[in-house]
Amino acid sequence: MKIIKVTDEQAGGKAGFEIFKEALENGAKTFGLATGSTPLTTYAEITASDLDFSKATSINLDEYVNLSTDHDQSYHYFMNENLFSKKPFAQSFLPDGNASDLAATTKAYHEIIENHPIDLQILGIGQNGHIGFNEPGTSFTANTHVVDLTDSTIEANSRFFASRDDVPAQAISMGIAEILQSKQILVEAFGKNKAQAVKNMIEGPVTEDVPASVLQNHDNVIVIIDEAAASLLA
Ligand SMILES: N[C@@H]1[C@@H](O)[C@H](O)[C@@H](COP(=O)(O)O)O[C@@H]1O
Repeated sequence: MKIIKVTDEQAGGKAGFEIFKEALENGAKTFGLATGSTPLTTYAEITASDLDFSKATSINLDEYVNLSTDHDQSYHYFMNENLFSKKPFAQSFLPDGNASDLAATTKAYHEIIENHPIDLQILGIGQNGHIGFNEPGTSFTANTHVVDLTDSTIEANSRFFASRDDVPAQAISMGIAEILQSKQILVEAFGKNKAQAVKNMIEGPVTEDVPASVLQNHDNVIVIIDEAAASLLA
C-alpha cells in the first residue's frame, strides 16, 4: 500500500483528485465510485476541474434497499447532487435497491462489473472497517449481495436521517471479490474516528473481521489519510 499523508480533508481532496486525473490521462475508462462524506472533497475538486468523464463509465459501490432514489439520503441522489449533475459520465450504474427481485438485481450488477472492469475504485472506510457495505464477517469471495446493516453502521449513518428508525436495515453492496478486481484502489480516510479502522486496515492481520484489511492483498492500493486518521499508526 502506498500511503499519502495530508494535513486535512481539503488537502486529501486535492490528492485524491490527482489520482483520478492521472488515471484518466492513462486511459482509464471505468471508475468505481463511493458515497459517504469522505470522497466529497475529491468530488468537489473534480467538479471544479476541466476533467472530462463524458466518455467514461461509473459503477457505484452500494445503495440502500427500499429507499426511493429521490430521497436525499439515497446514494442515487447523493451521486447526482455531488458529481453527476456537474460532471456527467457516459453511463453511470448504481445498484437498484427498489428492485422487486433483489437476487436478480445483484446478479445483473455482477455482470455489469464483469463487462466494465474497474480501472480506479475509490473507497471510504467505515469505523468498523467496512468497505462499501461489506460489514465485518463478509466473505472475501463475495460478489454483489444484499447486506443486513450492523447496528454500528446504522448508528453511524443515522446522523443523516431524521431518526435512527429511518435508516434502512439493508443495502446492496458490491462484494469484496469484485472490489479486489479493480486495477487500482484509492482509499480515503479523514478524522480521528477513522484512526482505529485505518490502523487495522494497514497494520492488522488480514481478516474477514476487518473487511478493509483485505486490501493488503492488492498490489495497487493508494491510501490518502489526514493526520487524525493516521494518529494510531506505528
Ligand atoms: N456505505 C458507506 C461507505 O461506502 C462509506 O465508506 C462509509 C463511511 O462513510 P463516511 O465517509 O461518511 O465516513 O459509510 C457508508 O456506510
